[in-house]
Amino acid sequence: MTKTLAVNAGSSSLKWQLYEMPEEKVVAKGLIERIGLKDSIFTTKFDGEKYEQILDIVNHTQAVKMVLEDMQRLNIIKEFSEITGIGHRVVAGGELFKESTRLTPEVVKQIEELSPYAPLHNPAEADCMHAFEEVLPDAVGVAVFDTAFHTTMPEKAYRYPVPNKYYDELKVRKYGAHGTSHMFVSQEAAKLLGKPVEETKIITCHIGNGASITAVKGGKSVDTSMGFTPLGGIMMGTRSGELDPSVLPFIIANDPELKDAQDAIDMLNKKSGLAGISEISSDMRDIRDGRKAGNPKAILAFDMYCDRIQKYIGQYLAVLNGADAIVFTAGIGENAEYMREGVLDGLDWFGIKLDKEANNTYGTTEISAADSRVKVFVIPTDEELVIARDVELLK
Ligand SMILES: Nc1ncnc2c1ncn2[C@@H]1O[C@H](COP(=O)(O)OP(=O)(O)O)[C@@H](O)[C@H]1O
Ligand SMILES: CC(=O)OP(=O)(O)O
Ligand SMILES: [Mg+2]
Repeated sequence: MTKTLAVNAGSSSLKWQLYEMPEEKVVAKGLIERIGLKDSIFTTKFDGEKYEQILDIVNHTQAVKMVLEDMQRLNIIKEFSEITGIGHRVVAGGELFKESTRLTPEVVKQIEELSPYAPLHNPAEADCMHAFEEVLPDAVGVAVFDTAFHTTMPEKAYRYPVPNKYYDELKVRKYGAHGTSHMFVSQEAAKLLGKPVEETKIITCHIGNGASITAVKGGKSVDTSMGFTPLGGIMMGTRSGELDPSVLPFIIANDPELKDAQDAIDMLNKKSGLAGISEISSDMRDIRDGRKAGNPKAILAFDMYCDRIQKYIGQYLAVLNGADAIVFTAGIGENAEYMREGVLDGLDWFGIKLDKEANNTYGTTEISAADSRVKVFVIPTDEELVIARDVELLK
């Protein structure tokens, strides 16, 4: 039996799922969190059991080696040759990659060269490709790009109003991210609406540690909140989202801890968002506890977070001239019902009404009231399945 592995490397995490294809049967899956920090959490699920270890994992290369060792140790596979295809999530494909692509040394090099477009993601993803190539040289590697789904955006949406030379010579524009997720949940939402996706207008909210919102018209992305890199758009766990660019030279000039633009961008990527405002954590569960305890910084962080999501939904209701549905997905979107309530409260003028009881359940659910003009769904995302399907197509 041959198997396909889907690898989703984030800045500090690695998620994987091993499938039997084309049956789409999940054989095993795992998650490694806090890569590069102390006490990384290494979890594997196989055969109804969950295995968890806490140890220090310094980088993605080590994480990949440990995943492969674990697969043999737990008898998930007998020989590495059973894995015949490996799909890698890649955040930035720039204007170079408009669809999933088979890996060659040249393609991997191009993905590394695209690192300025996703500095927290592309380097880690390329490290994973090298690590798998070393142990499984015969498996077909495929890159599946977050940006691919957004290549349908019209030019008026993806261009920045700056002199043309920056686009013409440097390709400075909006690329977006989380495309496989926005595509997957918009297609699932169309099924729930009982309409062909070509006839739908859907706003998809992927709210995880990184977060983005997309306006999907007829199954195609027409605008999205993330920008040139995944720092753009809404407030996130550790990222600021958009702000007036004049803030940058001002804080560099006045904060002795920031010596240059790179330092300032690192601060906006890693020390801002929920973490920066709450001064507690980037994790929504800690913000929830802080709010309950009456911590004013946690309350402000939460209110700002919901405010930014709400404003993008407002923008995209305008871009789409109304919507059939709004979808919440990813770690926070799927699990934090209080966030969904915070966002949807006050949108009743648009005909958006929440069913508070339905909002308290998990899994795929319609959470809007029966008389809501716009339906609201929670739909668990499955980026790994989209990746495995693309490997199957290109193998
Ligand atoms: N039960 C939960 N309640 C609230 N938030 C949660 C829950 N589980 C996970 N999260 C949030 O989801 C985030 C991770 O989401 P995920 O989509 O996996 O992000 P990423 O792919 O960026 O790592 C965590 O940082 C945490 O804030
Ligand atoms: C692009 C991005 O932010 O990805 P993630 O949410 O997986 O960190
Ligand atoms: Mg993610």
